[in-house]
Amino acid sequence: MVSIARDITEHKRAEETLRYQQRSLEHLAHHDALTGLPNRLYLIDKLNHALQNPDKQAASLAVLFLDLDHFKDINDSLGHSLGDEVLRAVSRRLSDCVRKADIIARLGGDEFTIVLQGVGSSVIAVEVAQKILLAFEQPIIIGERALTVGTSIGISVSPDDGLTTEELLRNADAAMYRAKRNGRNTFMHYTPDMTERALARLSLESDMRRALEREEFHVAYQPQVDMHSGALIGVEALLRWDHPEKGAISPKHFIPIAEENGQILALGKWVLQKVCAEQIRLADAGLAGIRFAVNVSGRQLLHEGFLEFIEGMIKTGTCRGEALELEITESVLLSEPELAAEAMQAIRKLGIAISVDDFGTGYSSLAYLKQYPLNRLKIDASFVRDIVIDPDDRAIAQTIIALGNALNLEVIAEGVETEEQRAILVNDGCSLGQGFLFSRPLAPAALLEYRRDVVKNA
Ligand SMILES: Nc1nc2c(ncn2[C@@H]2O[C@H](COP(=O)(O)O[C@H]3[C@@H](O)[C@H](n4cnc5c(=O)[nH]c(N)nc54)O[C@@H]3COP(=O)(O)O)[C@@H](O)[C@H]2O)c(=O)[nH]1
Repeated sequence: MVSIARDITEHKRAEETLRYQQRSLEHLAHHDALTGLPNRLYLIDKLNHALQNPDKQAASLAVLFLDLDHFKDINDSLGHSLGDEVLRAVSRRLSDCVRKADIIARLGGDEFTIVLQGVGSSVIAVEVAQKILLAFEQPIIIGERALTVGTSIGISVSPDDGLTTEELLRNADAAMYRAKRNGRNTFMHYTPDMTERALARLSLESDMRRALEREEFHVAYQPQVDMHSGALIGVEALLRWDHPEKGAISPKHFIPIAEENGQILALGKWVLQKVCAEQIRLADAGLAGIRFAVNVSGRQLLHEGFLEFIEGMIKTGTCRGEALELEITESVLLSEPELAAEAMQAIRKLGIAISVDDFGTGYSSLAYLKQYPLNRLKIDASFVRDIVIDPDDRAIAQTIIALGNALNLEVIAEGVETEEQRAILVNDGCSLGQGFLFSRPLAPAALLEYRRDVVKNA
């Protein structure tokens, strides 16, 4: 009797253990291990189920697709364990913004999706999106760091924006991309033209991946001159993509996409290698003593392998640091001031000069700029365009020139197109310029010719 009772008890216990293990496995299969939130599988199950509900009110729902802004920069610059902490904090913050009945899922990486059940109007979805953006204004505190993380949100609502799980997720994703395009840290509601754009973007992304291997990129060099004498003092290296079917694609179009999806790291390395190699070749051909300025995106600058990469090139003699200048945009200084300052100090130690591109478009103060080891400020072309007719633009350019003088920095004006603009800039104390008045960006051979002409006409 005792032995039978013991057998039954053990059997029950084994069954319970099995049930517990099964439940754990099921939980694991449907949840994200890092945040504990439901995962993609769970979300799709629930969405399918809700959309099949014959009750129209229950089947109406809103999908919010979120992608954190610049999260890769946090991972790249501060490490993955801190990135994990941020993701956990974000998931807690999102949970505070919705009702218990709503679903928050982590789809992977820095992508989250929220499903608002029984919500067939975009009004409530917009309210939730606004609430989330407001909640994200508060910095996330991790140890001694206070990190402000933004998010871009795309919204789709059933039945108007899709009747199936796939349609709703795809359309909310397309709207999220539009939100990124519109400056990030904002939300957008899906509209049908977004699908077309999302497809075009996908095709461009995959073409870009192949373009490096297929050698479809090259670099053009735009002269920078002394506006008094016309002497060539440097060049800005500008990336060019000759697409085999679509023709020339502007960097204005593909660089922001490469920055978003991370391809800028491979592209940026290629540009640096190419420019350094061409700089050495051109110097041997008689174009010595000028600086080659290369645009560096924030993501590149803050990437952990960036400095080692340049250092490696200098050590192997494939790059002359003293002939190189890195152009970074003012927005990098404003978004990651401390990390940017650290990276810039290390760059200057390699003998490389640093300029601030598009200067005047951010909000740099004198005190702010003093912290950075800069060589040059570039007056943004938007102030030069109307400098002849707009006193405000002229006053801004004059302020930048005065700022440069106060901080002992060179100042160069971008986008100089006319003689009148040149005369005003020179009169106001800016002696360096770049723009179509002097030359369009040139192929290396044409640059050699340009220099020969300048010397001949001097
Ligand atoms: N991270 C990287 N960014 C890059 C790289 N190569 C280019 N870029 C960035 O793409 C943006 C567009 O560049 P582009 O179409 O080449 O335009 C440059 C010039 O052609 C143009 N320019 C120059 N002079 C004039 C002018 O007189 N008028 C006029 N309308 N346009 C002119 O300006 C662009 C140079 O801008 P900037 O860099 O701000 O000095 C641009 O933001 C590039 O930075 C790359 O390799 N990496």
